Amino acid sequence: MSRASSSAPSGASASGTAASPAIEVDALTVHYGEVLALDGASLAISPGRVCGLIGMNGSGKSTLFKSIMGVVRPDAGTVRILGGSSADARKRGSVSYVPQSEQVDWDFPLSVRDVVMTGRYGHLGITRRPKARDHAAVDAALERVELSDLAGRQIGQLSGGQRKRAFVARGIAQEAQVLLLDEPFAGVDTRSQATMTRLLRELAAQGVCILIATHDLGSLPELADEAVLFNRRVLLHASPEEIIRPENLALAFGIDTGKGAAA
Ligand SMILES: Nc1ncnc2c1ncn2[C@@H]1O[C@H](COP(=O)(O)OP(=O)(O)OP(=O)(O)O)[C@@H](O)[C@H]1O
Repeated sequence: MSRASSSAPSGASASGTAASPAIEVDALTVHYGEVLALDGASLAISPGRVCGLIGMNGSGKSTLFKSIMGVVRPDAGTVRILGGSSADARKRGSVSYVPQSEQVDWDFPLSVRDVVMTGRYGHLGITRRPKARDHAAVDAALERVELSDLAGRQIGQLSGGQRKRAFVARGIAQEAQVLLLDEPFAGVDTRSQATMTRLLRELAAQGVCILIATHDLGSLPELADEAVLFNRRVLLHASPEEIIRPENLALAFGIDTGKGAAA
């Protein structure tokens, strides 16, 4: 266990050897005007690991994701993705972000297939026209998230859980090595959550690094290899079982819930 540490509880890769971090955040500080959203946040996650991000509403989780993506500029601190800058990772298509549902314009006239194809933009040549291999990658990604039947539907006409799966499919089509998911299970039924969890575990087994904000503490051990308690910075980075101990949850939520998995 590492309290306020920037290193994973086990930094070993799937092959058992120590790997350089896929995500490395060092001493990030972010203000929105007077609001201090991140206060020296440091975190490192290795390839092939699923890391749960646990914190109260307003604790800075979305700000952390946006800072990792490079869309929020920090006042201080650094972000490295696969050893390079956020901008490089975005340009190469090696990082993919599944935002909270409220942050997406669902009226946008794009089909599910179009949304998933946006993941291929970094792979298109100078003609910017999708080729057979891009269509094949989109088909395969849609199949993996079980949305092939709904590929032609406008994205806003999907259910909440299906929309989240469409965005995960975009990351798969993109062949992203780092996936950031902001509460993908909010409003999702148990079966869809189980399907998504299985899929994320498969992606991690292929070496993808996944940082996932979730309020579902009961499912954390099944979902994640490691987790962090977060309140503007990392309070505790440990195994999921350690994180959901009541005395540790009290660190992030300010109350002792008395029962680890149901806070
Ligand atoms: N654009 C903004 N302008 C001003 N304040 C902001 C802005 N975005 C977020 N904040 C504030 O920054 C803090 C962190 O917000 P953030 O959205 O990162 O938290 P969060 O942990 O993702 O919350 P939630 O679990 O509710 O999604 C909050 O106090 C929030 O009100």
